[in-house]
Amino acid sequence: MKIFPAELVKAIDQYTIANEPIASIDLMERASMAVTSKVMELYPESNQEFSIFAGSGNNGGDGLAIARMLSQQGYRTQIYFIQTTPSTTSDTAINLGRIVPSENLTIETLKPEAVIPYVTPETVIIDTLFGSGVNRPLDAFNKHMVEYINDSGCTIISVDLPSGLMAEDNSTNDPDAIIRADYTITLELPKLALLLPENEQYVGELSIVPIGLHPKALEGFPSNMHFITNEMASKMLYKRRKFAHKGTFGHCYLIAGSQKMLGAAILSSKACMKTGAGLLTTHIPAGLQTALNIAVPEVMIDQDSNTECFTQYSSITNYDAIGVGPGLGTNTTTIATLAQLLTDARRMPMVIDADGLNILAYNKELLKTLPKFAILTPHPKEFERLAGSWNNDIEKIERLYQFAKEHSAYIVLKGAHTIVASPDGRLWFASVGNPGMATAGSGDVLTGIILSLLGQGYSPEEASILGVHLHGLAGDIAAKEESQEALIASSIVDSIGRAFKFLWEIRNL
Ligand SMILES: NC(=O)C1=CN([C@@H]2O[C@H](COP(=O)(O)OP(=O)(O)OC[C@H]3O[C@@H](n4cnc5c(N)ncnc54)[C@H](O)[C@@H]3O)[C@@H](O)[C@H]2O)[C@@H](O)CC1
Ligand SMILES: [K+]
Repeated sequence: MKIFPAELVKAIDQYTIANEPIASIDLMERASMAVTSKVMELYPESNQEFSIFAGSGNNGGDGLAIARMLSQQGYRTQIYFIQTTPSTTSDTAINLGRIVPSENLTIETLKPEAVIPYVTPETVIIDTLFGSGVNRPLDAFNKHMVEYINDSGCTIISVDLPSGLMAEDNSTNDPDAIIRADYTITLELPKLALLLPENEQYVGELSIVPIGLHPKALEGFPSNMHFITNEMASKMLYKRRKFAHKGTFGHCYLIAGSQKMLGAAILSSKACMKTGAGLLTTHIPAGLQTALNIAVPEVMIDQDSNTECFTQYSSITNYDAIGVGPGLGTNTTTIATLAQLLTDARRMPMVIDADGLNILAYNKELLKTLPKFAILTPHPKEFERLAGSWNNDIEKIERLYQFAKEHSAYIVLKGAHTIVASPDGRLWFASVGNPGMATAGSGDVLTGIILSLLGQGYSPEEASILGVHLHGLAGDIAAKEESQEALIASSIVDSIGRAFKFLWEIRNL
């Protein structure tokens, strides 16, 4: 699924109207129906009361239609229609005309000088003041309205975007003039701002509802940003051939763990095997082989001559892919050995994580020797050490584009909505995953998954995207079963199988 800027979303709406064809008021009705269904899913009890704050743009038009629909479903609904600009859009005017006040549905028009009425905290507020049409910070009256809603103590559901949030860059926005929603229900397409960590406080829980925009426009309009969906990930899966043998699925080489951090090697190894690698050899310091073998009997072991850390490796010619970094430490000899490995493995698929990245960050000349299309999997702090700091998430994305291009590498920037950046300037945002996955060892599991895919012949692009998606799906499955709190890295590994099954079911639909 592509992520489009607000102007293109508007153009896609227009294309749909012209080519489906459908009257714009009917598209608004369809969008409002989709949002209403989602609201009813969140609040199935019809004794829930709603207050809808509607602006005079088309987002407000959605709000008026949603109010009508909720009241028809038996919910008591109060509309506050805000008239700050003299021009109400034509579809919003039509929806205003469709409001027939009743016991369940009341409407009050608020003008700039109006006193904002009191809303009890039990009421759920549906925020349709502004949608994608905002291109500057809200004016004083609307800011006042936003502050009132934010301070109301009510649960807030924003439609399309939290009002006041601009669809892309908010670096010049006024943080107090943006709704802080508990839920954002966005129409058909995720907007960039909804996926950025700095806007988490405004967006709350994000859901995307299809409104039937024209498939030709969705396919044909260009964008270099994508949202990774189940369908997209499932299409990437390679079928395992009947006459395959373990050699068919690659021989992976994982260099991980040190005396103090063997767990990282164990978690990465397990994840690598669970993701389908044919063979895995894990390189660890001398003396740790029994512990690793008990934890992961499937793995073959390559021991270092040193008992503390990574100081040498055997020939790499037999391997199909290399993963390096989890729990490695940053010992001086380890740095020199990694430098040698980068030169030796010039043409090999490689994923680098954790201390591997720290070594690169503190020895930047090594970045010049990265194998082409190496995958780097930093969390934001590690990426900052590698690429420098940023002032906001839009700048961070710029940094990602530049860094991936400059080093011909795929960057997997971990976080909520992990971002994969390709060297040719494309980005993919993760759609799955949960805060329970912010736990020790979670990144080691991702490295193992990506290594496994590389070893099986997936391209670096496929391995990054599919790896991120499998990891997030497995985390979501684990969180559903055990809660986000109880989720540990091993729970993610244990759920990789179900993540695969889920994707295969979608593929075979
Ligand atoms: N046919 C369509 O285009 C559809 C649009 N839909 C809805 O329409 C929305 C977009 O509608 P609009 O383009 O009318 O935009 P908005 O509803 O966001 O409203 C924009 C209005 O606010 C004014 N405005 C912008 N920034 C302001 C500021 N800082 N302070 C005060 N006023 C400001 C603008 O001049 C404009 O009058 C979407 O978010 C979505 O909810 C849906 O109904 C689906 C179909
Ligand atoms: K809104």
